[in-house]
Amino acid sequence: MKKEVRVQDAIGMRLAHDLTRIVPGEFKGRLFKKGHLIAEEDIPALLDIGKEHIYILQLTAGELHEDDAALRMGAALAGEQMTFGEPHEGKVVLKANQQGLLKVDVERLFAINMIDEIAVVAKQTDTVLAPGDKIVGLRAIPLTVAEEKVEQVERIAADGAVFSIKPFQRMKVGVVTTGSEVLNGRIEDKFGPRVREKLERFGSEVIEQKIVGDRLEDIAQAIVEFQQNGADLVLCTGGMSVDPDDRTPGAIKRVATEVVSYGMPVLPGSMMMLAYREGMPIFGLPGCVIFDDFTSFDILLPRVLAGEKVTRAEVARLGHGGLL
Ligand SMILES: Nc1nc2c(c(=O)[nH]1)N[C@H]1C(S)=C(S)[C@@H](COP(=O)(O)OP(=O)(O)OC[C@H]3O[C@@H](n4cnc5c(N)ncnc54)[C@H](O)[C@@H]3O)O[C@H]1N2
Ligand code: MOO
Repeated sequence: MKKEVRVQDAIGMRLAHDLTRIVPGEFKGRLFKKGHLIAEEDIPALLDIGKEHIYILQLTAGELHEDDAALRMGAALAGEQMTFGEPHEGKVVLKANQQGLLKVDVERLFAINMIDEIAVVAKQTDTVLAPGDKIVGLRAIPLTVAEEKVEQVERIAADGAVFSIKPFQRMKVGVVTTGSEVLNGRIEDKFGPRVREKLERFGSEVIEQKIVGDRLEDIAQAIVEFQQNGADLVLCTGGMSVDPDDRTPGAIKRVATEVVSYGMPVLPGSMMMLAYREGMPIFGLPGCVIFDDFTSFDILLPRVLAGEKVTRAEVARLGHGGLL
């Protein structure tokens, strides 16, 4: 049960929920905490944020305060690798306590948000998470909510993780660098440092970089040798487009047991190739990877490093939102 009381008559009463102050460009947050004992000197501050009345709250059976609803949903939805703190303004935030790839069960998240008055707001599935990153913000919309709605969320969460974090594997990576201009020293290689830096962020390392020029046989042989020498992943750089000297796609095709896709509906990075040779992923990286900070490679590399097998249909779906 909620009763409205004029703030002037509320001295000595306790606030039923956090109260928010917003000053554009300066501050947005909690001005008073739930349970605050209202004193005479609080009245001007309450009037300044537009509160002429406050609620005095008496919960009935089967009804939950927004803070308790948020805490229960947080407890139900937080995976082992996540933490959450006390509610602020009725909202609980789940954070990652380790690095990894966020996996969201999108259909079950949808089912939760189809429950009226419940809002569970997550990062996109396959987002790369660092320790401390926010994953989910959640709340009940009204000040009080039927406990049954929170129980529905708990039932969905009990069926299996809605949110989880996959750790990255530490892979040994072979780099095959094509291009006559790199082999004969006309230009300095820029791909090696670029991919090393990207891999180190995930805890993987380049075991060797072979500079092979533009002959298809040399590129193909370098890939096979890397696999024989224990590489978990091979990256071929350059030579991915349409010129007569661009032999990388042909070389990868020759040694691959499965070509997932040559070309991706992502810009930049549309000329990228992903293939597998007996389970070992092989990327063909187009020239844009040394130029653009974020390409199709940055979308698919984390998935491969998390040990996921990427399918052709998943690649095709990247077209929606793929214009980066
Ligand atoms: N007519 C078309 N032109 C282009 C197409 C196309 O479909 N039709 N695709 C474009 C796209 S998209 C991209 S991306 C690039 C892909 O280029 P490549 O992967 O074939 O790259 P290269 O031709 O080998 O080199 C391009 C450029 O980058 C320099 N390079 C290459 N490797 C290195 C290295 N290891 N270190 C430093 N610099 C490197 C190379 O010297 C060239 O200057 O093609 C578009 N064009
Ligand atoms: O492979 Mo290219 O520039 O689409 O970026």
